[in-house]
Amino acid sequence: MTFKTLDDLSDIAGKRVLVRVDLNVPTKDGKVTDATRIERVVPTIRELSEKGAKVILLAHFGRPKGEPVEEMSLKPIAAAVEDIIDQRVHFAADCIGEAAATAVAGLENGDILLLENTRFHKGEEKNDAEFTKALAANGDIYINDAFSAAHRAHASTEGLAHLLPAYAGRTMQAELEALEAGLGNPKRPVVAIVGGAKVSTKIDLLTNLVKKVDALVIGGGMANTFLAAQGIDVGKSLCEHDLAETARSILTEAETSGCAIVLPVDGVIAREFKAGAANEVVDIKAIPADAMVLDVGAKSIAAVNDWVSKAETLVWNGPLGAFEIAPFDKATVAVARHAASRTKSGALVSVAGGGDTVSAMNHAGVADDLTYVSTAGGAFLEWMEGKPLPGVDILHQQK
Ligand SMILES: Nc1ncnc2c1ncn2[C@@H]1O[C@H](COP(=O)(O)OP(=O)(O)O)[C@@H](O)[C@H]1O
Ligand SMILES: O=C(OP(=O)(O)O)[C@H](O)COP(=O)(O)O
Repeated sequence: MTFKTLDDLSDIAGKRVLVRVDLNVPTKDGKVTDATRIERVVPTIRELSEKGAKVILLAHFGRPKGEPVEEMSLKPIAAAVEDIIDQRVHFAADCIGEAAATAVAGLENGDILLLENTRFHKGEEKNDAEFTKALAANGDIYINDAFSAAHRAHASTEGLAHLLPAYAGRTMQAELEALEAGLGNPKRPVVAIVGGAKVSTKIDLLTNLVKKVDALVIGGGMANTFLAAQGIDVGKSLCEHDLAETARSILTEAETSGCAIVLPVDGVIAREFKAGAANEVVDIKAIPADAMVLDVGAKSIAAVNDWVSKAETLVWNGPLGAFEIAPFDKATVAVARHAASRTKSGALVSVAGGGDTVSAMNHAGVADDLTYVSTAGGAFLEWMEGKPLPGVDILHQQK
């Protein structure tokens, strides 16, 4: 199966092209802290603009649950895109209706417009027919360049491809090619590291992942959920207690599949979620009730790095700790550097992905030393499992 790309588009001058991009970038105090996702979609935007299309960007930001939330506006992101692409990026305060229509009507050939967060409408995540129609009203052609959101069957990632001629953007194309090249036929042992904070949306993926990999290292907020499921008191740590049953069934599946599970044996605890907070390393079974684990400890780092040393292939989504605030970046940085050095010596194929994971790899200074850094986290894990990605599948179905 294959899909159409920008190479299949001709004569697009004056055409209104709706481009789904992933601008769900890490930010702090309204400023973008890692622009990798923006940089990756620039080639598609620039190519379309240079060919005279009216480029209309669709994107989500955060999880606003179907209604406008000021802190999740894409407006500040429009300014960041403008800086990187070095061209004016217009902004419309809604992705459908009059605000969008007026902004689109005002575009000259080659102009770029970013529409407000698609998730400000309930119809986006429901892939609602009326909402999709309202989005489609502003376009002649649809391009999906958001591989990292392709695991979502939403109006802007899947629905639009039913209504408009649909194509893959340059980044979508490049991500799929790079993942296939790096992981299509992975050398064993394959080790996966999964950490981060999006526990509820990623935990289900682990059921299948343990059938595909030789070892699964669990860190970050994800680890706390597994530890709690085993009866360990994780104090005030980020933890989804209601997922204990799911966590236990994953551990059982791992045993059946012969996949080693690597959980932290020690943790760095603090009582405040801020840089420089007083902290200490404790045994994982001795977390005080009023403290939270913000990173894994030295013994756990050594255990993870042992697996990285044994691995021939490493896939990684989700940092091992709250890497944005020092010193809770220690484990993520130490493991990233070890993986990078093995990759540089030719002993390891390493692929890391996810909005915050890319930022963590940049923070560790290793983004150029890994085999591939994907913008995708959840989508990359689902691809790894062999699960169909709705946003990619629908592109394959285009005539
Ligand atoms: N122990 C922890 N406690 C709280 N937050 C954590 C912990 N470990 C990791 N995190 C947070 O997880 C976030 C990244 O998770 P996630 O969004 O799942 O990754 P990605 O965007 O790469 O897919 C980071 O902001 C990091 O601070
Ligand atoms: O940041 C994203 O995914 P990731 O955290 O798995 O890298 C994508 O923009 C998808 O966002 P979502 O997980 O809120 O659907």
